[in-house]
Amino acid sequence: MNILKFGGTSVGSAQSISALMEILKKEKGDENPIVVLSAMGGVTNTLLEMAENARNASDYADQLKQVEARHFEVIRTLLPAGAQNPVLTKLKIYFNELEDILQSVYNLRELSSQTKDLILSYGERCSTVMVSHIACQHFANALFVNGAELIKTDSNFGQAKVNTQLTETLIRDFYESNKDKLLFVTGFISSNEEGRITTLGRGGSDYTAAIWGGALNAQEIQIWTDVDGMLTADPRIVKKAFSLPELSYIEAMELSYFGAKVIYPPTMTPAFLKKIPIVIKNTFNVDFEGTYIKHGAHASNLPIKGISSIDEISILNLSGSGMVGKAGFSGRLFSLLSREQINVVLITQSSSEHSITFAVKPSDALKALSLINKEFELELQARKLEYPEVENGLSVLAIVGENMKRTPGISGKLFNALGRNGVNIRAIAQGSSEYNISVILSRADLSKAVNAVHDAFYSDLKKTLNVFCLGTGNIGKTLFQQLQNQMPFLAKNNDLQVKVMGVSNTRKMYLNPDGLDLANWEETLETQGEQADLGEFIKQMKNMNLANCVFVDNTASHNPIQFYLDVLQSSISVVTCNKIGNSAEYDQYVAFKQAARKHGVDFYYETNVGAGLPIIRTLKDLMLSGDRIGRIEAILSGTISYIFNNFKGDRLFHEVVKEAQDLGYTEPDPRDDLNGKDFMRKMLILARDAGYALEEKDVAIESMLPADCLAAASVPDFYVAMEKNAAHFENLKQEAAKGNKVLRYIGKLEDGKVAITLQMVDDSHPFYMLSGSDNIISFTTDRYKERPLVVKGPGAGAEVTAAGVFADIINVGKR
Ligand SMILES: NC(=O)c1ccc[n+]([C@@H]2O[C@H](COP(=O)([O-])OP(=O)(O)OC[C@H]3O[C@@H](n4cnc5c(N)ncnc54)[C@H](O)[C@@H]3O)[C@@H](O)[C@H]2O)c1
Ligand SMILES: N[C@@H](CCO)C(=O)O
Ligand code: NA
Repeated sequence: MNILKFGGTSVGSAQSISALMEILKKEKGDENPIVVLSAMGGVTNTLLEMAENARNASDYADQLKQVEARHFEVIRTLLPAGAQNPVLTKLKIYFNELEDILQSVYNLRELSSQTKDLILSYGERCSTVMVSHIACQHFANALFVNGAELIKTDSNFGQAKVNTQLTETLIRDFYESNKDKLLFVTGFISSNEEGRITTLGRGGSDYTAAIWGGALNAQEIQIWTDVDGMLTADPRIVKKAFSLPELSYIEAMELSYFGAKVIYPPTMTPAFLKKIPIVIKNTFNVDFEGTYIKHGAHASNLPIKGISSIDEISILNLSGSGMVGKAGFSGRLFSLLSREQINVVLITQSSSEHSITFAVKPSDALKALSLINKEFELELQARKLEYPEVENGLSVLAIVGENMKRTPGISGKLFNALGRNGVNIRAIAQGSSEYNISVILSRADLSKAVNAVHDAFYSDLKKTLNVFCLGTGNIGKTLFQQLQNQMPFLAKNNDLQVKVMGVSNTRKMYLNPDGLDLANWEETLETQGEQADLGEFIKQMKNMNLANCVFVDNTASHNPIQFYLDVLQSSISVVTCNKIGNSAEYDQYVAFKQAARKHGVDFYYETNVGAGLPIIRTLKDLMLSGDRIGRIEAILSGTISYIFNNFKGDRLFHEVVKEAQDLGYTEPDPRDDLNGKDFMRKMLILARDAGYALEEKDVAIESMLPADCLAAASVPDFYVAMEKNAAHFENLKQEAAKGNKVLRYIGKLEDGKVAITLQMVDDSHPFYMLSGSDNIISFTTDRYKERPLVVKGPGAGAEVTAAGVFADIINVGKR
């Protein structure tokens, strides 16, 4: 025989009660199950408020009317007119009684815990009477049972202690004579020796189910709720949290102790003692198999079973020389707190015995403080103890699992995930059971921390990269296209989810904690975006406080650069194709790298040189493996390459430039390519990566433009100037052709000196054979001495550049 307990949401509406009936039809085998019910969702709270309102001489009549109306509406919806009257009458009697009680509270301005229990009992009584009557439509043998009469307790109202022996006898006797019935039992309520109503405290209906299960040796106890069982983390915090198929009792206890409100642990004791499995099921998703809590639960291959948290916690720290070697000191402290009913959530003690830190609910913190000040007055005055202080605004995060005991590296993984995401740990405690490790951290970091830890432990399951993008031009647009196309593949083959959480251009910005749908990002940005404000964008990005964040700069602007440091210091990785940052002052370039290292995040800029070609990466690998760069020779302007390769026949120079611009090879401002500035930036970045502390002025640039082209004040002027100077370019071309040579704009780094020159090279030169927008770079190093290491290929264009940015983003995800 099974016990089926339905929580508040499962009896909360006509719809859920219909679902409940269907579940009963399915679950009802040869033996009748026993159904335990909670009050309709929200009713217990309303009853409590009404009681307090009555005591404070405030109005409660409206609330009473609403509670009544909710019940009546369900009855009118689910019962045919002819069957409504008997149950409406019964409920009306309950509500009249309740009104009388509230009126007395109102008159006396007094609310005892005994009266409070009586008032609360109407929640379960009303719901159970109602549901049992509705059940009569489906089952001939439905019977309402006032569970209060069978569960006997002491007179500790509000949290009564069960007289197990007597209760079990009563339940067994009752069941013996009612086996043939389908019993609908009120949860939560009980009665004392005099027959007065008591309640079982928090999670009381689960407790009722467990008590009945224990008394009758049930096969299993099913807890029907509105979520898919126990999850790896709070799904409101971690979108990727998933249901656990099995847990041991202890794991369920630990998980529920912090957070997971699916069941309340003490309620499980009767089931635990008799080894009765508990299954958590979802009334609103009957296909969900359920989470099984049982003895000998499969130690699955999950290193931890879940992450739980307490949102708000305060800590107190007691320290001082007076504690060293003083046996019984912590005994004195904690018996004091327990005597005063202050629940200590967590304790850590330093190995030197110099200090004890403990966590309590914020509402208990000041009381604890004053108790300590009183109890240890002498020690405090003698300065043997420091005056303790309360620290607020903190949360607890705990990882839970029985496998932890056997698996090395669990705590390392936990701390690494937190550290990498810039989460500062205030205190650590490991349960002596080794079933949980808890850390105290700033409340502002909790959501990020839980996500980071979830990703770290279930990384083989799926990892999310949260991406914030600046720039929706040539490169930005193409990147979004590529991301959208590739997402299913990444999810399937790499368990990686890339989510664009924010985007901005110069006009508009849009951030969304649920992520941006890339299928229509342009429309979303246009219609829902707010006016762009870079500082605000960064601020909102930081405030989202997400784990695994990447800030992507796809602009050609100076403005984002000033935020890189701040972003890196906020433990957010930076990926940039914008060369301005790395090619400005050397000190700034160094600062970016140091900040990334210090905060355990990445700073990637592969596309700064040669677009998607693996140039930065190659140089880095050479340096890391101890090679020494002797010389770098390179063609690194895709635009100029394209121009020289296509400036043929009777084509005019400026026309070819325009073509390169239309093909997306040039900088937003093509003058930056033609005047050598873009090339200079790349050479400077390479030189710096090769270990030289150079500045812009150290790069000698031979210009290929006549003076009035260089002086052009705008892009249109620039085109006019190039057209006017057609003869100059034609001469260059002719001269090269005469010697069977081609024009090449070549950069060279040697002995710490950088120069970019215009050359005419013949077919003996390794750079002779280039086509399209090709870049080529040759590294001559200690190891690549006789023949250099060469990287060659298209070095400009939206597709290859966006692909390079994409690869950098994915590389952030890999770590
Ligand atoms: N085209 C290539 O082959 C290539 C190769 C490597 C690197 N890059 C680099 O890619 C970058 C982008 O080039 P593009 O051709 O896409 O430029 P683009 O002009 O087409 O787009 C630039 C985008 O940046 C936005 N923007 C500018 N300032 C901004 C700010 N302060 N805040 C937010 N958004 C801002 C603009 O609104 C625009 O959407 C440049 O830095 C360029 O050097 C380009
Ligand atoms: N404008 C650049 C883009 C690649 O960085 C070029 O032509 O090389
Ligand atoms: Na590159």
